[in-house]
Amino acid sequence: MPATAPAPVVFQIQHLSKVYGQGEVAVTALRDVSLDIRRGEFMVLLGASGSGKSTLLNILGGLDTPSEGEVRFTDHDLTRADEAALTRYRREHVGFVFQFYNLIPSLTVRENVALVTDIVASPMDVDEAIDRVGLSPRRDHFPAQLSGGEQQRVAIARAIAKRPDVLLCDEPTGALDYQTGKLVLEVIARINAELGTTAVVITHNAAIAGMADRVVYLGDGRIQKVVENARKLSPSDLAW
Ligand SMILES: Nc1ncnc2c1ncn2[C@@H]1O[C@H](COP(=O)(O)OP(=O)(O)OP(=O)(O)O)[C@@H](O)[C@H]1O
Repeated sequence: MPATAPAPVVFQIQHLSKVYGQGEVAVTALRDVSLDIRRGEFMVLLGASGSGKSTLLNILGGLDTPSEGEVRFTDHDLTRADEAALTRYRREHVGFVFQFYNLIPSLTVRENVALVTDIVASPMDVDEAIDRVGLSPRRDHFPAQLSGGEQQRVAIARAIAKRPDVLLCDEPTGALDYQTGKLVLEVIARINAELGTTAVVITHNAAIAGMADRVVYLGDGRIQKVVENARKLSPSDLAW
């Protein structure tokens, strides 16, 4: 992103804390996290297991709510939103990609993607979404007929088909081998570049960090450092 014309901030996170449970069993997952995320940014969240990455992503996606602090997505206050407002926010603005693909086995690729385009206001054409992840030749196949990487690409097609403002990916390559994982990351990087979709990607894999505009390192629920990449690498340049 050119330093001279910073894109507008889409997520404003201020003094965010999250505590699960109470009393002796309380677990603090996030501690005083403050961060801005800009439109079109590709952000990678890195950190050890249990450092709070998924908790932060889930709060950004309206799947969970903070214990303290503020989170805003443009003019949506995610801190005070009720369930109905969070559901609307997720539906209208957020595409999720998880480690496991959550496809419906009895539906074809096209039908899995169409499930989403049927419920949003101005969806992408189903075939365009499938084409953007390079799966047009497989669009009439069922999930069981696809490899893990192909199934993950269907999940990405489903996530982008509603033209979300943000794509939130929790360990999208966690169940994939090295080469296949790279292909999936390439697809996410291309969506980010071509559609300008803000992307936040969680990973255990430090090598992926080279693809990001910024890398946020979490440790014990806190932001330890934020590193800006002067030059982004393409996934095919990465070695891990
Ligand atoms: N629903 C929950 N109830 C209680 N504790 C939770 C809950 N969700 C997360 N935690 C705890 O909060 C802390 C942060 O968890 P989180 O899943 O955000 O970490 P993470 O960095 O994503 O880890 P991983 O890489 O293993 O997925 C952990 O100690 C975890 O056990």
